[in-house]
Amino acid sequence: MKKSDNQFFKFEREVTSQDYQVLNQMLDYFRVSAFFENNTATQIFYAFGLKNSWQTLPQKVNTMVFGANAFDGQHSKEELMNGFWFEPEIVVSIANGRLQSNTVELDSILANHQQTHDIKRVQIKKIISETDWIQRVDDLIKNLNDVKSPIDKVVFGRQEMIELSNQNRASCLLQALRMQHNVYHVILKRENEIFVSATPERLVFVSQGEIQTAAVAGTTPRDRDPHRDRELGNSLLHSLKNQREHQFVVDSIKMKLEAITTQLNVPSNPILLQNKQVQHLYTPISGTLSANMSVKDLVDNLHPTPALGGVPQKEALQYIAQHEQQPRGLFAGPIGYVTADNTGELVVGIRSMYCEQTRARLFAGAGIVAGSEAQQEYDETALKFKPMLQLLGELTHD
Ligand SMILES: C=C(O[C@@H]1C=C(C(=O)O)C=C[C@H]1O)C(=O)O
Repeated sequence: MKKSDNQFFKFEREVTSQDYQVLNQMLDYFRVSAFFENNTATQIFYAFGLKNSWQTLPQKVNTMVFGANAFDGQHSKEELMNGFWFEPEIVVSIANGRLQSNTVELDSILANHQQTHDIKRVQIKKIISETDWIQRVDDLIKNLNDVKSPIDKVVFGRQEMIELSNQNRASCLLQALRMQHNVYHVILKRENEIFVSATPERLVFVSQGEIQTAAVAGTTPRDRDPHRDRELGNSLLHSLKNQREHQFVVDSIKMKLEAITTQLNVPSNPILLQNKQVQHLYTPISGTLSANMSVKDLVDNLHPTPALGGVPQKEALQYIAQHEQQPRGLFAGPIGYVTADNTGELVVGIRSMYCEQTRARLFAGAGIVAGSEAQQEYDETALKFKPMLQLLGELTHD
């Protein structure tokens, strides 16, 4: 977006390292705030203050909105986890070394927030896990192994409840979050509630009528030893079980997008997407939209892909609602931003955590198909908790 009177951004200058410090602290100061950084670290948004709010992504966006939809229609006890979108008072965009804002007053606002906090330490006091998860996954596998089963795939989730010594601050979480590379960094804060995600997975990026999405499904660990790491990656690429898990996602996205694009790019084989603890099968998908669809229409159309829900969708979602111990809230739901010119990026809120006062909840899920093994899926979810556990760990050290 260019700088001019009728454009959203009215202020622009070079960004300084001091700006980040102050902007991070402003995430704590404002009762409602958000942060979004893409996985290539080429675009950052900060959003502060509440002008308007919605529970789900609105159809018509007049300026710019930030927020997240809940994974499904289940009601959560925690308010934020039922979905929250807001139009901020102040938006700051950082890209290509330039800082832009919707307010010409930005420098005086930054000057008013100069006070520096020291990093506040938190300690993990207690972790409570779901003890019967393996048993429930075993039951699910038996169900899927039955040739008469109406379900082919379910992404089954679990949660860990954590008690912390102190309340987390968004600025501290962000500092630790940005140490994790090749993933999106997302924070959504309302009052005492904070949702954080270090997700590798894009649901949708839309700009000028072009759409980009991805299938991310099929997982194996990383290894410190480069030789072993390559072996793990290669066997993932050749694993029939993982290929099936992945293909469900590619087929579903392809079918949905074929109906609404004039041109669609779907590579025939997945490649590897490597994060710190895990590597995934990854198929980037892009196309040109035929109809003038809003970002909201596209999100509603694509979410949840079989990477987070399952196949067939309706039956898998029912299974999730009945057999997961607690509603997912924002876990695995779409989270991101949308602008008035129908540009937007939404990622799925996995590798994520919800914090409220001294309580935190961590989320992880794994795609279960016929032939899956419960212990292996448990180990996979344990790895998927690690980004957020490490983030909490960072906050306990100097
Ligand atoms: C559900 C999660 O991850 C999803 C499930 C994957 C799988 O089953 O292999 C891989 C990536 C994600 O699409 C999670 O990280 O919690």
